[in-house]
Amino acid sequence: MQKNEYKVIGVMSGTSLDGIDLVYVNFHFDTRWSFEIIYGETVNYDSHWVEKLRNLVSYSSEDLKELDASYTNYLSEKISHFIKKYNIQEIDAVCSHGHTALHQPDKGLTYQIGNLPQIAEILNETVVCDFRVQDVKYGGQGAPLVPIGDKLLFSEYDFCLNLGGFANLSTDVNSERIAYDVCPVNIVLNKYVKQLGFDFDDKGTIASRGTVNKELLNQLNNLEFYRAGYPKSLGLEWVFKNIFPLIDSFKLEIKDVLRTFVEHIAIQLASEINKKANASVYVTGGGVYNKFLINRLKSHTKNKIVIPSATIIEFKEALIFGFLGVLRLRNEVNCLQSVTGASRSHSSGVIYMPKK
Ligand SMILES: Nc1ncnc2c1ncn2[C@@H]1O[C@H](COP(=O)(O)OP(=O)(O)OP(=O)(O)O)[C@@H](O)[C@H]1O
Ligand SMILES: CC(=O)N[C@H]1[C@@H]2OC[C@@H](O2)[C@@H](O)[C@@H]1O[C@H](C)C(=O)O
Repeated sequence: MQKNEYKVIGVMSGTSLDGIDLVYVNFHFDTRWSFEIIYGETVNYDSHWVEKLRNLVSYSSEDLKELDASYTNYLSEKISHFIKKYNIQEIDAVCSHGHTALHQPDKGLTYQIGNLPQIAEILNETVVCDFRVQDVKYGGQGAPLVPIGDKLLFSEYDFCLNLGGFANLSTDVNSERIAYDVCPVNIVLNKYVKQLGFDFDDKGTIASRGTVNKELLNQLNNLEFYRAGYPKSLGLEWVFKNIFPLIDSFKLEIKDVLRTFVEHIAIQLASEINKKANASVYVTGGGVYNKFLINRLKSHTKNKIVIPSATIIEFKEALIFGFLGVLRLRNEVNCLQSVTGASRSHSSGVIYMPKK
């Protein structure tokens, strides 16, 4: 008999590099899954780690291995601190995504750092991690993985949309869950606003003062990725190749770059959610706080944009990685073939038990 209650710590480090999201969650299974987030916290990266993690694409494989070891230690310390700070006593498992260093699924490659076995030793807890590798081995994109959580934990919404470094979306088509990355979001906005000395464009204020450059907007909207069908996913490499050089070639003022890119995001998001009429769209991720972006999105759609509580906005991904870990402990499917394009649906993630 499987248990029906799990207390886990979910851990996620997203592409925007704003920090490590940690949640302590209680998952309960009755006729369907429910959850309660007990504690949630984001531990910001210091500038030293931001620099390192920002430049991972240019690392040699040896340097990456070294960094993986030190990042695993660093991550373990942060998780350990979270456990102590909240005096967390009951833990079935720590379920951790790590940080994506390389993601080229079409070459059979995806690599998340922070997932070395020492994490279980340092924490002295069961750790479930490395959720993407098996999917790529089965021919899948290894991403996005959150949609199984959307399906089982947030089934009342027609779409779940996350606005993080990239925008990703999930929905049911003929009662089968599909999901894909839509376009880059904060990974691009943050890079340009940094040139003005800010980490992000608070509420989208700077973008709102800019002007759309129609030619750039046109060229962005015409990128090949947007014509491809799902499954499809984006990585940093794609942005470095297709987005930054294109934007830079226009030599625009930063506020105009931001304004144009916000319009691009709104158009790409709307073109996806408008595929269903009278639909509800549950929006999470830090991009929700970009008021200007949300307003631009609303002006391109008649569908209902639902914004949840701050806890869910900020911790939904960490929550779902906790959930993926629970499903893995139960040996139940946590990677959907219909989402990633793998040869089968499967239960993914490595389980490390500490030598007690
Ligand atoms: N007040 C705000 N105004 C505008 N943008 C904001 C605000 N607060 C947060 N953001 C944006 O949200 C980002 C963080 O979002 P989030 O934590 O969802 O990203 P992530 O988890 O790194 O990404 P991913 O989902 O791609 O892994 C910030 O880097 C910033 O760009
Ligand atoms: C390879 C990788 O880390 N991909 C991330 C990234 O950030 C957003 C988007 O690109 C998504 O595909 C994925 O993360 C989410 C959490 C996912 O797997 O569902």
